[in-house]
Amino acid sequence: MPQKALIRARAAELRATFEAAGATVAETPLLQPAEVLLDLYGEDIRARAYVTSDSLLGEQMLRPDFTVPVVQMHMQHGAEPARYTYAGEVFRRQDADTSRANEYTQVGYEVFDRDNPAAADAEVFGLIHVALADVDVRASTGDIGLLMAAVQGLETTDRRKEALKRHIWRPRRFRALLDRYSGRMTVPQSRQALLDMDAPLQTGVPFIGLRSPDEISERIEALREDVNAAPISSVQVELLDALLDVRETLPFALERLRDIAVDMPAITHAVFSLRERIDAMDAKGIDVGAIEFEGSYGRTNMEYYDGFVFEFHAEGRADLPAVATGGRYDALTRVLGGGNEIPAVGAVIRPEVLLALEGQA
Ligand SMILES: N[C@@H](Cc1c[nH]c[nH+]1)C(=O)O
Repeated sequence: MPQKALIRARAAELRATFEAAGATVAETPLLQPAEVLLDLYGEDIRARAYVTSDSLLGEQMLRPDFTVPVVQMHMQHGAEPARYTYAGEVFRRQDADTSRANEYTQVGYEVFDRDNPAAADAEVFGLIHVALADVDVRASTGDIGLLMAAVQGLETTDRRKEALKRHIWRPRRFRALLDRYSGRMTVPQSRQALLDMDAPLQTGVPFIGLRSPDEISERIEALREDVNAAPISSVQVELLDALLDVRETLPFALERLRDIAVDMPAITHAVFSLRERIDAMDAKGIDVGAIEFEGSYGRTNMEYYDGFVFEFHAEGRADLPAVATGGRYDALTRVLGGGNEIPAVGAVIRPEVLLALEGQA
């Protein structure tokens, strides 16, 4: 990896191009309140954040990214519309692979604008595309909003839909739930035995866990309701699978998704948004025919994404992480906005990865 001074200089250049595009420089403290913010990132980052305690301020963490603190700052006192840029280090533990950096620089661009979300998506994607024009990279794109809409449209109980939505980020768990809810896999024996008991709480065993008897009864009731719920039909599971399997360039993906939407009307709005995004990208001169769309893309990223998601990576360089990643996070602004919300989208470039691709590492 290139030296720090080089990374810093490249970061400053990139940030200057984002400023030239109309963004104001944002600064966020390195230490962030973990109790308020950590859950917003989801399971992966929650496990990887460096958390420490402070007797006055409570749990603090080294910022795992800029987006969450920038959203918090904007929702507290930002005027609309707003564009921000930043450059600085983020921190994430690397439990599986010690060769991957646990501390690295990000240069970001974030747009808060309610005017035209498709145009804002294209603006962010286009800026990153231009910044990476001199290196050989490919874009992968996806849409978490489309997946959420598909799950929401399933004919099943709200509880099942909520469970599936929570696990969109964990594809294997999602698949196991779907298999169970569609009757392809039976309820585990131990659970069935519990549900068959007349009075499962009267075992004579003392309560030593954190859950109260009422909470346990409620959970058992929910499980009983679930066992009795009708299975999700195989037609619906096949449609969901067809959506997850889409892997085409943007225009062909749109065609496929339009076909799927005929039988799955719940995704119609999301497909329409995708079309608007493709049109906005095309209007910016981006060659949409060369950009891939994957139905399943984005399911391992930050859990605050709820719409467009994308990354740029160098093919054949599995030794390097993605050089840029980003996406839309409208709901996050609602969570941090105390009743307010604003459509928002952004992305980061990792300057040290860019330097490596430019041959300056
Ligand atoms: N904060 C994200 C990147 C991003 C910026 N804006 C939207 N997404 C990350 O660190 O992966």
